[in-house]
Amino acid sequence: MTRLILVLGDQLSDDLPALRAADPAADLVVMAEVMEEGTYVPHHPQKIALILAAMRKFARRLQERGFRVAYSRLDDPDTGPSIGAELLRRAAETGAREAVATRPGDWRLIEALEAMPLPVRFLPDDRFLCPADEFARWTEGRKQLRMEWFYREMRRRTGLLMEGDEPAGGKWNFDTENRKPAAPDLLRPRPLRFEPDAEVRAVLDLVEARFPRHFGRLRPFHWATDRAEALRALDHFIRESLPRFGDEQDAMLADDPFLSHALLSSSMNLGLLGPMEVCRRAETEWREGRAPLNAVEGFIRQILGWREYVRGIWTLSGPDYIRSNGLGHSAALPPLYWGKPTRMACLSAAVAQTRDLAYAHHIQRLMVTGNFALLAGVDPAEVHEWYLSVYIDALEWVEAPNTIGMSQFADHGLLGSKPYVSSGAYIDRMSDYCRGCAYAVKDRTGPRACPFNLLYWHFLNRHRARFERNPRMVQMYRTWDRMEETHRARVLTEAEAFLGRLHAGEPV
Ligand SMILES: Cc1cc2nc3c(=O)[nH]c(=O)nc-3n(C[C@H](O)[C@H](O)[C@H](O)COP(=O)(O)OP(=O)(O)OC[C@H]3O[C@@H](n4cnc5c(N)ncnc54)[C@H](O)[C@@H]3O)c2cc1C
Ligand SMILES: Cc1nc2c(=O)[nH]c(=O)nc-2n(C[C@H](O)[C@H](O)[C@H](O)CO)c1C
Ligand code: SF4
Ligand SMILES: [Mg+2]
Repeated sequence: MTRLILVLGDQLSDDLPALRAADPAADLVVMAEVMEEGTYVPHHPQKIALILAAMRKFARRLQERGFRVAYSRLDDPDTGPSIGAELLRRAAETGAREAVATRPGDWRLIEALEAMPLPVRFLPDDRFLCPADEFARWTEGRKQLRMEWFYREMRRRTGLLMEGDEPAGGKWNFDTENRKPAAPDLLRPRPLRFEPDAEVRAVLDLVEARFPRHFGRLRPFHWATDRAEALRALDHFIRESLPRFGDEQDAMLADDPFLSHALLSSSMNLGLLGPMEVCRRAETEWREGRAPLNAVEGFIRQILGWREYVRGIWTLSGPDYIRSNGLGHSAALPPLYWGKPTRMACLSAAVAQTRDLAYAHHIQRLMVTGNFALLAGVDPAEVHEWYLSVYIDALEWVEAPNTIGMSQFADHGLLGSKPYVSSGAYIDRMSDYCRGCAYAVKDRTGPRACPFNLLYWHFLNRHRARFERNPRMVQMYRTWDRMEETHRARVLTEAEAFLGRLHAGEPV
């Protein structure tokens, strides 16, 4: 009896559990380009194009491997509106009475498939380095979950960057070396980018026609769309940029959106690259003396630590996680996030490159757009929807914990121990944005005061009851309390006035 083997747009791995479970002679692989997946949030056009192009190439690869593939194109009038509708159509065509799927990375889709009249059997997604049940076991009996402890466990378990029982170089974490600003450098290696072939160009035309109103520029499009390209991009990053990755990890430059970042998240999240092969490649560079330990440890920690940790948090927290609102924030997301002009140079640059490239690196996401939304009291559900829409690598399992947990501190401190908030001084130290800004980063009040300076204290003041006893925040409250009463009152009044203008939709 034929079974349907579902392969989703972010499940493009040769060793996918559902494919391992398939009998190529009897079963039918189902892949479907559907409007619902393209529109559950207004995905960036480059992201839709990447996923559709990568799906088409992967389907061909499966056929070459001997699988029978029923592939539904978005522009085929017979294609149904959703993954569920497509499974039912293929079941009716073949008489299949069961579907097998690798567990999706989005609770919305898990719930939709569970509610189908056709039984869908889920297999655990073992493309992650920490299985869901092991993560659950790791959390048992812990009062607090912290990435650092999880990461050390993962280092021990995998042996990555270990020398016997000890961490390589005698320290688990070299983050303090990875907080330097960067200067423009014309000789800095660029990430490897790909020219669209005919197949990708056809997808670009399709996306242009079907998603005309989604925020973001579709062209130029340069992402890796198959495993061969992803491997070339990995190789290039490892040789050219990894040595500088640590030093430049937290830096931001107005004219250099990529610095020494890998641009590998979309390839990993679609399944074109496995996390362990990426980590092993990086480790080898250190062992063979071609990249320093602060770079290699910092890079491996993002994947072995953060990526696995957020996966665990997402799995454990269930479908309601995206509705968490621990700080009770309720403001609408300001229109500047969708490209309305702002005089704030840092936000303007981060949003512009997001629109043009579907990419911003971690510190831009965390300390510019995320920081501002948190300080401005934006409803975390709206912030979540924005991040899920605009980035090339955004899928719920990884985006939601980063946004709801790490960035907006909306999950009641489950993922992290303190909110990532800062005044303009941090952005000024780590970037060159402020020198081109209409606001003055040194002004703490007055007509040109940097809005981050005002809102930072407003945030701390309005959430005093929640944070003043947090050991990592005591010092900030001391600083605030030592300021002149009249200065404090002025900061709060000016912050209120700024928030009033911002939330009224006036230009800021
Ligand atoms: C608010 C917010 C939302 C985010 N949303 C996403 C998202 O939707 N998808 C996504 O993949 N990452 C997300 N991140 C994490 C991080 O910003 C991106 O993984 C990174 O910028 C991708 O670019 P890169 O490949 O050049 O990464 P690099 O800086 O070169 O890092 C190397 C790799 O480490 C992994 N990594 C780094 N940081 C994280 C992290 N915090 N969580 C998980 N993996 C990490 C990625 O796989 C990345 O490719 C988010 C971060 C924040 C603060
Ligand atoms: C834009 C998009 N389009 C499709 C699609 O047409 N078909 C498909 O199978 N998957 C798509 N995806 C990826 C899914 O949304 C993703 O598999 C789920 O959100 C689970 O992570 C996305 C993101
Ligand atoms: S002065 Fe403030 S708003 Fe302007 S770029 Fe610097 S941090 Fe951003
Ligand atoms: Mg760091």
